[in-house]
Amino acid sequence: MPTVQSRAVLQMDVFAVPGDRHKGWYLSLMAPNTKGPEFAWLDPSRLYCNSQALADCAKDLLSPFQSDNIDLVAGMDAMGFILGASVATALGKGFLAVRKAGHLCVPTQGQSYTDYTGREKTMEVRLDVLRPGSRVLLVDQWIETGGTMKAAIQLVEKLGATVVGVAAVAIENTEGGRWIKENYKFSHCIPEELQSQIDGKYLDSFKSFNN
Ligand SMILES: O=P(O)(O)OC[C@H]1O[C@H](OP(=O)(O)OP(=O)(O)O)[C@H](O)[C@@H]1O
Ligand SMILES: Nc1ncnc2[nH]cnc12
Repeated sequence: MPTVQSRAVLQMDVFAVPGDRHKGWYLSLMAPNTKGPEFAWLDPSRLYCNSQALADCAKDLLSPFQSDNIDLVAGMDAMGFILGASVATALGKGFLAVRKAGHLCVPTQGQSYTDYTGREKTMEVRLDVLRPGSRVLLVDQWIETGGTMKAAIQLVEKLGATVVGVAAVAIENTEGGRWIKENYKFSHCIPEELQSQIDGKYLDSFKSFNN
């Protein structure tokens, strides 16, 4: 087993910024799942600790939407709040929190859904922000089965607002992920050559965490 010191040398320094910042360079800052299959399999939250990585990630997610009219960015509870708020700030727009049920203390619209855990959950959004004609960009950390994002889309549309597009660090090639890509404008941070690693839930860059 490597010592703590040698592991630190092998892993990409969480604060390092390479000279060549090609699309998705920051994905190698992501950490692998070491807790077993009942936890999210890949962890983008480590890349948010690097300010350049977070800024580039938000910029990459916004790039296909440059000429779109967007009123508001909405992000999903919980990790979608971090990325969604960063995207909203980069765009100069406000941020709407789409919350897991039971947290909002104001009138809400709810939508039940099933996610990658197989459990039924409910997502809620406050009623006093979106209105017919509002143009919303939906942001989440990750799309696996697509259940969470589809629920958010349904919430926005039930309130008469328009989903301009959907953005996430990764969109897996599941049935739900493909449904989103076929029906909505979307963006993600995964270069084409890494998509199969994402679908296989293992990035080659994780090897530097294991040695
Ligand atoms: O496509 P799906 O199968 O619906 O999965 C995607 C969702 O799962 C994760 O959230 P999770 O509910 O685990 O909570 P977290 O954001 O607090 O990590 C992720 O951030 C998405 O919101
Ligand atoms: N495979 C995955 N990796 C990271 N976050 C996730 N959220 C849902 N599925 C995930």
